[in-house]
Parts: sequence; C-alpha cells; structure tokens
Amino acid sequence: MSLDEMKDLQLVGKYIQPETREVNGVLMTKIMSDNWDKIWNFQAKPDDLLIASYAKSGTTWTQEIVDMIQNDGDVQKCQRANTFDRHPFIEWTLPPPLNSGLDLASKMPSPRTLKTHLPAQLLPPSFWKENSKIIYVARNPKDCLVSYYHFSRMTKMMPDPGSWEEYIESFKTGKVLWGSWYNHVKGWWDAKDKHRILYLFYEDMKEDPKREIQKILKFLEKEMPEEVLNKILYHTSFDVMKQNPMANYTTLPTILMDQSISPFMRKGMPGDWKNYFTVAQNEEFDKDYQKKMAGSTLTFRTEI
Ligand SMILES: Nc1ncnc2c1ncn2[C@@H]1O[C@H](COP(=O)(O)OS(=O)(=O)O)[C@@H](OP(=O)(O)O)[C@H]1O
Repeated sequence: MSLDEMKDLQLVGKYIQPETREVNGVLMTKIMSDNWDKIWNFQAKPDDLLIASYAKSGTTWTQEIVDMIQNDGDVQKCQRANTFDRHPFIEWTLPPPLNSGLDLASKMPSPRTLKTHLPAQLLPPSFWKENSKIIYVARNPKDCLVSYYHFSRMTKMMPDPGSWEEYIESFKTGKVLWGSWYNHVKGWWDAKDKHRILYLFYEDMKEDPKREIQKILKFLEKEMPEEVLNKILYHTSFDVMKQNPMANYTTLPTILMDQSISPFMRKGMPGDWKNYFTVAQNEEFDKDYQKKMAGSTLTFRTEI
C-alpha cells in the first residue's frame, strides 16, 4: 500500500477500525480478532528482532534507535520509509488490498525487525520456539494513559476514547486495545528471565538515552565508535524525531490521524500526567495500582 493509494478516499475508509472484539479476554480490533488464527500461527525466525511494548510506551523511539544501530548511524538509510513500513506491525490487520503486518513481514527479507503490542501470553508461540531476540519497552502507567488518550482522540484507526473520566476507567479495567496495561508489563517482566528479552523503561531512556542505547548495542552484540553513538543520540532525540516525516506519522492522511487534534510526537516527557489527573483521580489510580501490581517486583517511576 503506497502513500498515493492511501490518498484514495475509498481505500482510506478501509483503515478506519472502530469495532472491537476480545481475543482471550484482550481487546483487539474486530478484524484482528477475525484473523487471529493467522496471527497466532505467524512464523518467527531465529534472526528476527521483535520490538514489543504496550501502546504509547516509546515503541517508535526504540524502533528509530534500533534502525539507526542496524544502519550504523546512516540517517538517509533510516529515512527510506515510514516507521510502520520499515518494521512490520505483526498483528495489525487491514482489509485487502491494504497490507497487513503479516503481509509486510512475509515480504521482508531477513534479518527482520518487527513490532508488536501483544501481551506476552498472546505472542505467536513461534517467537519463543525460535528464541528470537525481543526488546520490550515499558512506560509508567499514568503517562502511558495520557499519551494513549490523546492518541485515541486523534486517530480514526482505533475506537473513540470517550471523555477523560471514561478513559481512565477504560484504562484501569483494561477495556482498551491490547487490554490491561498491568497484565502486559507484568507478563513481559515474568517472560524476560526465560527468553532473550531486553526489558527497557521509557523513563530510563529519557534520563540517560546514551546509557540505554548502549544497553541495546550490547543486546544486539554490536559496537560503535563514540561519534556514531552521538549521531544516533541526536537523530533519535524527541525534537529531531518530531521533525522527521519518516518517524512522526505526518505522511498519513488527516482523515486517519488528525495531528491538529494532538500530534503523534506530542510532548515526550515523563510527568505530564500531572497536567491531567486531578488529586482525587490520582489517589484512586494509585490505590488501584497497588492492588493490581501487588506481588510483582516490577516498579515504575512516574517522574524523573
Ligand atoms: N525520541 C523520543 N523521545 C521521547 N519520547 C518520544 C520519542 N519518540 C516518541 N516519543 C513519545 O512516545 C509516545 C508514543 O509512543 P509509541 O511510539 O509507543 O506509540 S505507538 O503505540 O507505537 O503508536 C509519545 O508520547 P507522548 O508525547 O507522551 O504522547 C511520543 O511523543
């Protein structure tokens, strides 16, 4: 599916996905649930690299870092295509003739870098069997919720978020696409000790991006001269990515993402939740958080 085809209004209509269905208790778009068997049976390869996350946790940022590493800091190569074409989003399903994530993945030569928002228990089992490397990025729930709320308001490719108050409830009860944030981050946290998973945090990436890029380099068994590392750091900074049409989703037509409502590269900062949660909402959220995360060793910073 080219950008020109996307401008064809009839085809663009096919991208609009307001209907949802549960797959094993996790909310997906209806078309994903209709195609669940194909997704579940996706054939991963041992040299695939999967970037996994709950939505709005720093996926695109991680994708850009990984692409820059794989291309030895060559900015032009990283601008060969939109993020969503460079790294197939495996479960994202669209009606023909549009390309679904599975179509893009099957056409891509190895070694492939793929994206998913699936919770660990719904990851196609071939990834575990083939022992593919996985980078998981997690973000604190309050900023994740705020980012997800704004994104859901501006895109037609997902259900309407409703009011802010309604959305907090939907997020807390997992009635959003890809289900419960709590189960997602915990599920992948538990999986990390049994598989080849690098578990990163958005807040750590903000605090010291160089340190976190070095972790990714080590995980990918790559080394890089200091000057290339600095180039990657610069090219993947929020301000530079915000201006990069191949990373900021501005090539998509307004009917699918209306960035005048809220830009994809919105604020990119930890602690923005304080501008949205009332004191009462925050207390309620924290109480619920304690219950849902009880017993887990996983902790988050809600500001840095
Ligand atoms: N380079 C860089 N630095 C800091 N923050 C960044 C960067 N790139 C993307 N972002 C922010 O990440 C949020 C989008 O998350 P995702 O990429 O996971 O979204 S998606 O689920 O793949 O659509 C979204 O967060 P919010 O700004 O809080 O909405 C983006 O702005």
